[in-house]
Amino acid sequence: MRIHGEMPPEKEEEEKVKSLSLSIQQPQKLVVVGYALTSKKKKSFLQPKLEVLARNKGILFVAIDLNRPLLDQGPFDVVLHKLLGKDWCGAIEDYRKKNPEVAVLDPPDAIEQLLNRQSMLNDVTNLNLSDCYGKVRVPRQMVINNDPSSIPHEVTSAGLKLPLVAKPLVVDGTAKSHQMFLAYDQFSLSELEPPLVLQEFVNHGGVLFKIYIVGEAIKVVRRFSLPNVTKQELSKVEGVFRFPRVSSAAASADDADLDPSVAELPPLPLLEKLARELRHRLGLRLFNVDMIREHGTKDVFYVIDINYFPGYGKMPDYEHIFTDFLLSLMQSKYKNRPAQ
Ligand SMILES: Nc1ncnc2c1ncn2[C@@H]1O[C@H](COP(=O)(O)OP(=O)(O)OP(=O)(O)O)[C@@H](O)[C@H]1O
Ligand SMILES: O=P(O)(O)O[C@H]1[C@H](OP(=O)(O)O)[C@@H](OP(=O)(O)O)[C@@H](O)[C@@H](O)[C@@H]1OP(=O)(O)O
Ligand SMILES: [Mg+2]
Ligand SMILES: [Mg+2]
Repeated sequence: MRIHGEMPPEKEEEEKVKSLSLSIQQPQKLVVVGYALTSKKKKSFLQPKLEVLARNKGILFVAIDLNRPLLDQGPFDVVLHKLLGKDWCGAIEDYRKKNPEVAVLDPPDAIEQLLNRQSMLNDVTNLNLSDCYGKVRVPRQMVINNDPSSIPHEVTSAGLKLPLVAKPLVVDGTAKSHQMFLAYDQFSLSELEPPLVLQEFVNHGGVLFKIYIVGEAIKVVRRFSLPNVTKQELSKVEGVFRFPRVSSAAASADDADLDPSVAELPPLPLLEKLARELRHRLGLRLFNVDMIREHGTKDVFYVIDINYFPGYGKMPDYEHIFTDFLLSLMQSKYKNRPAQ
C-alpha cells in the first residue's frame, strides 16, 4: 500500500535524475582563496592533503603574484597571507578597502600587535576569565630598548624575579627573532643585545600547551618545554644561556609518559572562553597561543606567546578544520548579504 502523497517509483527515479542533472548544470560556485605566503610556509601549509580535500569541497587555492598589483588579481573570495613589510601591508589595506566583500585573513593592523612582544600579551592581561575553570595570567615582564649596561639596575628596580627569559622584542619571522636566553642572574644580561623583553620564567614541569585557533575551532596539543629551575640551581648557577626551540613540533609530548598533573590539558571551557575573547580583542581568526600551567597548581595558567598564522600543517586534522572554516566564511558572507 502506498501512503497518500507518495510518488510512484518510476516518478521518483525521474525526479532524482532531474535533480542530478540540475546539479550538474549548475555546479556549486568555487570558493577562490588567493594566498601570499613565503615558500617555507607554502610548503608546510599547502600540503597535498589540504589541496585535495579543498578541491573536493569546491575550494581552490590560487597563488598571488607579488610582481603584479594585488588589485588587478582575482577575483578572490578569501585572501590568506603571512608576509611582512610596509609595501605588502599597504597593498593589503588598499585591497581591503576596495574589496570589502573579500575575507582578508587577517587585517595587517591586527597582526601588528603580535609582531612585538611588548604588545603581544596586552589583551591577555586585560581579560577577565574569573570563575571560568581557572586563572589565566601573563608573566611579569619589562622591555629593554637600549644600553645593556643598565639592565641589572632596571631589573632590580622593577622587582623582576630570577630566572628570566630574554626574548627578542620584535617578531619578524627570522631565526633571530626566536633566539631565546635563560638568565640566572641580572648581571649577565648585559651581554645581550637589546631590544629585548625580559620575562619571568614560570616553572611548569616541562610541558607546554599549544592552542591552535582557526576561526571558531580550537585544537590543543602538548609540546615539551624547558624543565623547572629549582631554588638550589638558581642559587648555584650564574650566567645567561641560549636555549634552542624547545617547543617545536619535533618536541610533541602527546604520546609521552608524563606526570598526569603536569600533562592534563587545560579545561576546554577555559580554552573556549580564552579563544573567543582573544579572537574578538585581537581581531584575528588565525593564531595560536602558548600556555603553561604553573607547577604545583591545578588551574593557574600563563600565556607566554601568541603567534599569527602558525604552523597549522602540524595541527591534527588541519585539512578538515581549515576547509570547514573557509566554507563557514562563505556561509556568513551570504547570510549577511542584503536580500536582492
Ligand atoms: N615565561 C616563561 N616561562 C617558562 N618558559 C618559557 C617562558 N617563556 C618562554 N618559555 C619557553 O621558551 C619557549 C620559547 O619562548 P616563546 O614561545 O616566547 O618563543 P617563540 O620563538 O616566539 O616561540 P614560537 O616558535 O612558538 O613562535 C617556550 O615555548 C617555552 O618552552
Ligand atoms: O615553521 P613552523 O611550521 O614551525 O611554524 C612556526 C611559524 O613559522 P612559519 O610561519 O615560518 O611557518 C612561526 O612564525 P614566525 O613567528 O617565525 O613568523 C611561529 O608562528 C611559530 O609559532 C610556528 O610554530 P608552531 O607554533 O606552529 O609550532
Ligand atoms: Mg612559542
Ligand atoms: Mg612565537
